[in-house]
Amino acid sequence: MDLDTEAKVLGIPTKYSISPTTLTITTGSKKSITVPLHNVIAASYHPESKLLKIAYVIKKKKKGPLVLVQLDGQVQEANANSASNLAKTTLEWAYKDIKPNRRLKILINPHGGVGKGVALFNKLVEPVLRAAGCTLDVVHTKKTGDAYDIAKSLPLDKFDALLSVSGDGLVHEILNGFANHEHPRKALRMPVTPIPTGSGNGLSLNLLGLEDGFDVVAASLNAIKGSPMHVDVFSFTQNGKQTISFMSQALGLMADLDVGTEDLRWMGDSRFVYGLLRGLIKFKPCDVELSYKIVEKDKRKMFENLKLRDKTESDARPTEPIQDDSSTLPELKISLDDQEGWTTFQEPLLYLYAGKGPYVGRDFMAFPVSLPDDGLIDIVAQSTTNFSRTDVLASFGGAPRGELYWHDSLHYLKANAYRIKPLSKKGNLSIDGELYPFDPFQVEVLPGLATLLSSHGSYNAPFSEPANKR
Ligand SMILES: Nc1ncnc2c1ncn2[C@@H]1O[C@H](COP(=O)(O)OP(=O)(O)OP(=O)(O)O)[C@@H](O)[C@H]1O
Repeated sequence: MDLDTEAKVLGIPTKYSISPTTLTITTGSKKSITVPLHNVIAASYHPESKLLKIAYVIKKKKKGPLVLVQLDGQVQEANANSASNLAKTTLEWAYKDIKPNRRLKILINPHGGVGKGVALFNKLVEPVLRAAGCTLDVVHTKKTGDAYDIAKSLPLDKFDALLSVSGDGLVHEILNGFANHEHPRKALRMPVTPIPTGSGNGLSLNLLGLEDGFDVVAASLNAIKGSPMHVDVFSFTQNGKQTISFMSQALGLMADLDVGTEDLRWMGDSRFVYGLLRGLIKFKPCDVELSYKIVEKDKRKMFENLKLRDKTESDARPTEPIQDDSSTLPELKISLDDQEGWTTFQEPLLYLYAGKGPYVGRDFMAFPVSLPDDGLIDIVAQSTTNFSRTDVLASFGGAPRGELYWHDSLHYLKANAYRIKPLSKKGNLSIDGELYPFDPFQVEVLPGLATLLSSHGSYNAPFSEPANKR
């Protein structure tokens, strides 16, 4: 069934037509614009004023950011019924299986990234959320720990999602706040979604893809229309304390990139590349003992698994939250003194990177075969054996596409758990981009515990094999 109507926008006769997946608008003699219904965020007909109001987000340039368009059309009496029907049906189809008018808790870190969080929110994000009829409860964080405290005591029934306007650091705090909530499991079912205004926006890249990962309007659309996606997180235990890590743990060169470049924040994203070059000049091996409970290390198998997943995309997977009202976090399965089934990595390491979500930055797809909910952690152990500085530099050319994966000196494996014992006193350890003590630790996967919003049902990070590996 298709539906049509007509109205005058700024005095110009405009035709509207919808199909179950698109809205087509033709203004005067201009070329028609076709908008996917996923991008339509509001549609209403107001009989008193005879206004047909439609709001959507669209790219004005092919590779440009999404922009908000709000069309108010004056409807003639003769078209009142068709306009009313069109508005009603558009809204129904545009929000199929999605609750409209979400109630959003929004945390903004005014100092995230280059300090534009508040301005970007006011100018680009808020108008889109308001146009979609969302209710907003906005808090500006004043210091580290605020987001943790707010998440820890969040009244869960009052909100449909929590938006983190900053980088990955704020999400880390929020998830840890939830983990320490009075009802941690229920709290971790609250969908969290990033609005990328930090300097490290890995999570946003993973959810929205490389093209839209830094687009705050695309992120706002995801906040309005994304479906809850359950993701594994990690329990990180160090010095008797348990922390939730949702993205990555880095040691050696990769940690130096994350935490050794804070002074270069003004450079935005490029500070990672600069840090990489600085780290390469030092080429310092990372003096730790790494052991893991391995599940898979065959790169081809892991690659094929990913492709299989791409084929059986979202529809086949449940979107309903797992019902579990236990008031505590799941118990850890692997004790700190467990000795069975561990393998120790034998080669000298340049860096260790472990985590979930393909992109750790725009320039680096560190975990190309990562899946949101396979119950496993991806571990990258870059050996210095048969690997030189020039190799690193050359291989980083393909880093945005995950090409390092295929390099023989890069050991890539999936595990349920791993542990690290530092063998020297000094070194950097970064957990989700934040500095932690360089002390022994153990990591275990907590399957499907946290919830994000996604319109793809998985990560949006295409990974293919280079021609010479096919
Ligand atoms: N008002 C504030 N002033 C200073 N720091 C804050 C404030 N609010 C939050 N923070 C802290 O700032 C840190 C960095 O946040 P986040 O990672 O989101 O942004 P970022 O710019 O990407 O940072 P990074 O460069 O560390 O990745 C977080 O640890 C957060 O707790």
